[in-house]
Amino acid sequence: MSAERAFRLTDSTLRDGSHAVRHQFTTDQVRTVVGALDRAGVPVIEVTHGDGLGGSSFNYGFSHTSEMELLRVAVDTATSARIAVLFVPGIGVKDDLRQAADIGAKVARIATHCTEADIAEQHIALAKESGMEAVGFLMMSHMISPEDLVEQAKKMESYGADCVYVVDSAGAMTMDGFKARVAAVKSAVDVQVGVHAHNNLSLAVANSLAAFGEGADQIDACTTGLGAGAGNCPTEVLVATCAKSGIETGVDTFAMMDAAQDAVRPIQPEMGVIDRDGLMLGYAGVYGSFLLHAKRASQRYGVDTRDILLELGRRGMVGGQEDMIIDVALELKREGARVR
Ligand SMILES: CC[C@H](O)CC(=O)C(=O)O
Ligand SMILES: [Mn+2]
Repeated sequence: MSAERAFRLTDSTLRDGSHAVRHQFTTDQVRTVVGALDRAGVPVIEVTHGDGLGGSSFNYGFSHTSEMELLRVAVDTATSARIAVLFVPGIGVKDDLRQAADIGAKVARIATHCTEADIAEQHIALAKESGMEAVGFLMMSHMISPEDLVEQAKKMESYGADCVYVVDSAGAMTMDGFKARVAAVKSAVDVQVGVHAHNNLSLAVANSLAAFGEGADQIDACTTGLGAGAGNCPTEVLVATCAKSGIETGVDTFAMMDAAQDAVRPIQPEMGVIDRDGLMLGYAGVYGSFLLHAKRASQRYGVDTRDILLELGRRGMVGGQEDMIIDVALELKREGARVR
């Protein structure tokens, strides 16, 4: 692995971590976390509802505080970090992106299911027109082959994306699968390539470093791993591991450890453990943000969360199909599935 190259780190605690706290982040928490990450030297910090701009809804869960207000606090607090937003076409609308740009967001990450890059065209263009850096974010990348992913990445590049991400939303990829996708995309596009890993199989740090070895230019992480499912690649662990390997992140290892311990641990609902349900996400290849919805359906209908997740994986359910979780739980109950 080259010690000469560097990558750009994006910390997504205040976006992916929003799933883990049921979208209840407050302005004080955002001020504290952005302040700590900015002091540590994290170059990009993402702040949005877990499901992106406009996510606050009955389907995805209502935010405690409007994301535009959280964004304003983040922009005001950061002294050098660029603030990023996530945007899923269909969940957010164009005005959300414009408003985020007006507030001062500098990076727009346009996320689609890995086979749907074409719905990102107008939003990537709008992000660029609004003066933001545009990132294409291909979710659930484990569901298609490296060759098919390349086709989707090339589309995002052709729309003007500055970087295209391989996203392991389900934390389902082992190192070979992750490396194969990153290597294929890297050799096919001229723009940067990024990765976003979830830790359901305990491989998020290893996969991220393996992706760096294949040429990844940008890597996502969440402080303490706070994120959907069993969490994301933990920023402080990634930074410390990179320091030991001679990989430049520009982030101060001690200050990053402090950010994790003092700013994020106190707001973490439970330790980021890979319990049986979190592990099942990775095993069955299920979207990380389905976990809390599936747990709720399990309690409500008395069906084992793992059976719900396994069935969601078998049916290939993707983000936006949250309402199907209840249908699946009810069907399993009727069929007399295992009761917890
Ligand atoms: C659109 C929500 C989702 O959580 C995005 C993401 O982080 C992922 O797919 O992993
Ligand atoms: Mn994620």
